[in-house]
Amino acid sequence: MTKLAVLFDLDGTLLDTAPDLGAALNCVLQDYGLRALPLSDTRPYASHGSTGLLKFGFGEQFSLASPMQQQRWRQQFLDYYEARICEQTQLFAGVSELLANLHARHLAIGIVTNKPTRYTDLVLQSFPELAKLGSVVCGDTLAVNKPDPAPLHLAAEQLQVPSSQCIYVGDAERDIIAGRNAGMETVLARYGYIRCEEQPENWQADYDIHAPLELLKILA
Ligand SMILES: O=C(O)COP(=O)(O)O
Repeated sequence: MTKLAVLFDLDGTLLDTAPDLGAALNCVLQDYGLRALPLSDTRPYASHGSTGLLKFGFGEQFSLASPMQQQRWRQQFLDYYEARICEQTQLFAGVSELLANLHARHLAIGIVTNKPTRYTDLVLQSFPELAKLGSVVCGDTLAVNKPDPAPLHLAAEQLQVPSSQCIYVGDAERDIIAGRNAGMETVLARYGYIRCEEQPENWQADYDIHAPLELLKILA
């Protein structure tokens, strides 16, 4: 497949952010006298942002809470996350080699994440491998975010590549929906944060990879 640009989701695709996100959730839960959850339980929710994690952590209590209380929990979660944002976060194995290979082929590379700019910037500062990318579109860059295709179109525009010449790699259903709606080929990162009750085989991604370096076979 000949492509000019590769766009990536961030959490669960390039970066394993789940341990720091899970730790922040546990700090909030413990503030309210609840038990900390094992990382293996919180990990599958790590691509779903603060609300997804809090809904999982607080269970029914979250939907029953007032919007003001939900917002308070969200802010507490974000404050804890920011305080220790890259303590345990790592690139998935093979991501450095993958990016070096894509750079060597002169492919344009971008990130399209739903993570807000403030936290994306902080995370990216810790990973020089992610510093040289041509476009970073965050959850609050536009008024809409994934699964809307607009952030993907913006990244393509910034890279000066037609959307149809981009491939989008992500680990969540909304990534695949956004990519398909943007007219891009899509790659599902099966190694990311997918809950066991989800049915990724129904998401209609064009390709599946079980490790980042498998992308090279698709681009070959
Ligand atoms: O923080 C989020 O909302 C999820 O971020 P992602 O789009 O990079 O998976």
